[in-house]
Amino acid sequence: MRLDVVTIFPDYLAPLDLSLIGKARRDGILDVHVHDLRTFTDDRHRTVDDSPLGGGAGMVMKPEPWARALEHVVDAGASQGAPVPHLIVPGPGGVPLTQALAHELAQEPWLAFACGRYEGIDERVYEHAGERMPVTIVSLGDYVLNGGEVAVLAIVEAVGRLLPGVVGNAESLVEESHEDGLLEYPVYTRPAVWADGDVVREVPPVLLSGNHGAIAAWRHEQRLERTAARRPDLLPTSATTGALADLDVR
Ligand SMILES: N#Cc1c(N)n[nH]c1-c1ccc2c(Cl)cn(Cc3cccnc3)c2c1
Repeated sequence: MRLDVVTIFPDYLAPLDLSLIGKARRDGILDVHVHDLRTFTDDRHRTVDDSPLGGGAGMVMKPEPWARALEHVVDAGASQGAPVPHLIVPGPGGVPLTQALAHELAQEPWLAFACGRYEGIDERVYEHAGERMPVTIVSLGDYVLNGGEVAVLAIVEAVGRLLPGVVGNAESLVEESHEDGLLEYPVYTRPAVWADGDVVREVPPVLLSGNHGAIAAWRHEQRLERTAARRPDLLPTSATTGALADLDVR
């Protein structure tokens, strides 16, 4: 998968050189190109913003640098097995990033990301890009960031980890929160008995039993309990009247 990111803060994307995503790049699974929007300005001050027409606070990102940047991205990546990328634009008014959307995006050969700043990008950029490539505005959630870079890091991680070969053990992707509608079960490791000062904390005995059926059942019940307690909105209504109804869920 090729990823192109356009931003006025290229260094914000440095974390894409680290950990599993960084290894995926070195392994050739991900081909990431970060572009500085200011490269595509045409004035000595490398201007990317201006005051909002119609008045209002803050600044708006000018359309011309974005049009030039996106044209460069399309020209640079034309050999990707797709003539154009799917352009993802983080925005507070976008569709929510969900695990289902991450799976959809993981099927694409080429994604491009437009990281806006200030009060946003001139709306005509979305129209101009939409005439040339699929465009989706995506939001991380109902809170406000200062720009799109943090969202792109999250989207790239959520999508990249789904690509074959990125996460060492693909089984670890299965019973994760949001993968199948339930939150994940609690995990433990050695020591089985942790003497924390004068407090002794033990691992649930079932995990030491060697009874894999009992362990699986316990873990599933933990997932149901946690989901009911923290994210009841994720549960189908039938589940809340069935097995969960008897659970003492605080
Ligand atoms: N994704 C996402 C996301 C999220 N979940 N919250 N905020 C954002 C986000 C993404 C992109 C931009 C751009 Cl471009 C400018 N801003 C600042 C801003 C703040 C309030 C209203 N208008 C613009 C962005 C905020």
